This record gives sequence, C-alpha cells and structure tokens, in this order.
Amino acid sequence: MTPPPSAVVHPGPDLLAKATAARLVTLLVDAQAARGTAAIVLTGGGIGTSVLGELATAPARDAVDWRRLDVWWGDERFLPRGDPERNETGARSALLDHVNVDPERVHPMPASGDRNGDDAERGADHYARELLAAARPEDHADAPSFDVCLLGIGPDTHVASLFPEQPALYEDERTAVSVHGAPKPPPTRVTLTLPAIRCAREVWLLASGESKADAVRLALADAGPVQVPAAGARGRKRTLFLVDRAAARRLPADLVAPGVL
Ligand SMILES: O=C1O[C@H](COP(=O)(O)O)[C@@H](O)[C@H](O)[C@H]1O
Repeated sequence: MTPPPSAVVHPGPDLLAKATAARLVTLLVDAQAARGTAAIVLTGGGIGTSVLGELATAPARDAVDWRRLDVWWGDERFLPRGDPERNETGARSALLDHVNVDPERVHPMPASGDRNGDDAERGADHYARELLAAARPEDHADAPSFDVCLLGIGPDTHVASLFPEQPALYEDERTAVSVHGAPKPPPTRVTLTLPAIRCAREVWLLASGESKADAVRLALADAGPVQVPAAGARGRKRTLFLVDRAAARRLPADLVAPGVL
C-alpha cells in the first residue's frame, strides 16, 4: 500500500529551495550507495528551477557522482530545443550545465522541430520507448523506478502537464502522452502520466506562495486525481510535500508541525 503523504513547511521560498537541494544531495548519495546509480525526474516552474539552482551551488553537491545519475523530465512545453520557455532549458542553465553529468544519461523530452517534427504525439511515444528501454525487469513497469520525482504544483492543482479534467488523466497504460489545449501556455506539451509518476520511489511536490495554498490543501485531501491531479501523484515509498508558509496556509493543523505556521 502507498504510504500517506506528509508535509514539511519552510519559512519562505529561499529556505525551501536550499533545504530541498540539501535533501536531494542526501537522497541521491544514498541511492548511489545502495544501487550504484540514481535516477531523478525534474520539474519546471519557479520553485522547481530555484531548487536546481541551489543544488548547483550546494556545499555537498559533489558528494553526488553526477556521472552515475539518470535525468528525466516530468513534462515539457512542446517548443523548439533551446526555447527559454522549455523546462529543459531552465534545468540546463540552473544545474545541468554546471555539473559533470553524462550526456547519454540525460533524457530531455521531445522538442518541436526535432526528429518528430511538429508531432507531439510521436514525440511522446518516443519518450515512452526511452522509458521502457531504461526499465529493468525488477522494476515490473514500463518505466524505471526513479529515485525521486520532483513536481511543481499549479494553482489549479496541475502537476507535470496533467491539468484537471484533461484526457491525459484517464491514461492507465502509456507512460508519456501529448497534451493539446493546456490551459496554461503553451497549449501543446508532453507529460509523464500518473502511472509513470507512480513508478517513483519518492514523489516530492514543491509549492511556494499564497497562490498555491488552495491547491496544496486539495492535494492533501481525499480528492480524485481527475479533478485534482496533484492528489494522484504518489510515490511507492514516500510522498512529501515541501512547501513554504504561504503555500501551507490552508493546511489542516494536524498535517503541520506545531509552531510552524
Ligand atoms: O507549466 C508548468 O507549471 C508547473 C508549475 O509551475 P510554477 O511556476 O507555478 O511553479 C510546473 O511544475 C511544470 O513543470 C510546468 O511545465
């Protein structure tokens, strides 16, 4: 059974980003010690990219063997490679350009105009095949058992590019799909599905600022994932909400350590 989620509240966005980066160093070092390699799923968005920036300058960052890290993305805006709005572009300039990753182990999602042209559907199928090729028999799934999947939360409760009530949320087989008509620009995207996200040992949901307070409350309530996608993003071993005070403002007191809010 999937363990229930828990929440850690930090005073503000800066400490949230720094503390999450420190937590990531420990998780990746532990994963490499246990299994030889580690696999992370990156997110875009404001706080997600700040965490990557903090990881690039974290004092213990070189305790991680960056050559033995597999890097995946939870979603991507289907735009040309190098477009500043792509999550990949943000992750490269915040972190990946500053650490010694093996380019063969970095798996960006498809871009418009690359080998699949402007066909986001074909691009998503290609990504699903890459995930399948990386899965090992012991994963018992069509995607690897990522050590950690980072996800930002939108004010509408979206995670990755899974927006409330959209068809991608009904997907129970494919691990990556295209999204058309996303309510947040750009309208065309590629995203991991909930079954792929649930392959992760740990899912960390990041939220900062008052505009996320209702979304965080709903994501921790017993809401259905079609209405509240963040409520469906759960890790096999652990689901952690890493939030700042403003984003935690509407959480029930029993979910927050005394004196934190
Ligand atoms: O469009 C997206 O938005 C979410 C959340 O972004 P934020 O700036 O509100 O934190 C992000 O997690 C997702 O990866 C991205 O494509």
